[in-house]
Amino acid sequence: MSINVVLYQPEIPANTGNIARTCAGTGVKLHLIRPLGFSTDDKMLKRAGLDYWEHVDITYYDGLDEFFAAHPSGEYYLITKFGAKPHTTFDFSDSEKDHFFIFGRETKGLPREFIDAHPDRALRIPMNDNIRSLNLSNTAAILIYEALRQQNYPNLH
Ligand SMILES: C[S@@+](CC[C@H](N)C(=O)[O-])C[C@H]1O[C@@H](n2cnc3c(N)ncnc32)[C@H](O)[C@@H]1O
Repeated sequence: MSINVVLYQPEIPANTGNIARTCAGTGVKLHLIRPLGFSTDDKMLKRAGLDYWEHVDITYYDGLDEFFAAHPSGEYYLITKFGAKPHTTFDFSDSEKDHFFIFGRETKGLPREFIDAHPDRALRIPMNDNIRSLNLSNTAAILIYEALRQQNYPNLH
């Protein structure tokens, strides 16, 4: 039914703005879990998302508990470099399901206990050891387009 990006306590407005722009251009829903490291009036956020905010389906939550209470069913994926399996080994092709990709904070990632509680749902985007991690907005774009590719780019041309 939908592809969803969930940002856990995002800190850098330009990253969230970039992700919002990709969501606007693909019909993917965006969920932001507070606290946010910026004001939603932040000019870096607006600049990165530019004129596209009106096209973004965006929902705010006060914590992970509130998010899961609002979405009691769905396919959840924890996007983390600590995931045991690459993102491409997961099947996102069923467009009748709600797929939720949950990304961590720019500085600290997802809470370790959250990852440890769902190891089978944790997925990694392959990279080498030259960097500590990929940029958050790049990882969101990678997951969004992998899911869209598996669903044959619904409503896109
Ligand atoms: C800048 S990274 C956070 C780095 C943090 N020090 C950590 O240990 O996770 C921000 C987010 O981008 C995503 N990310 C970055 N690199 C990733 C990778 N190779 N595989 C999966 N997710 C990644 C994760 O969602 C991560 O929480």
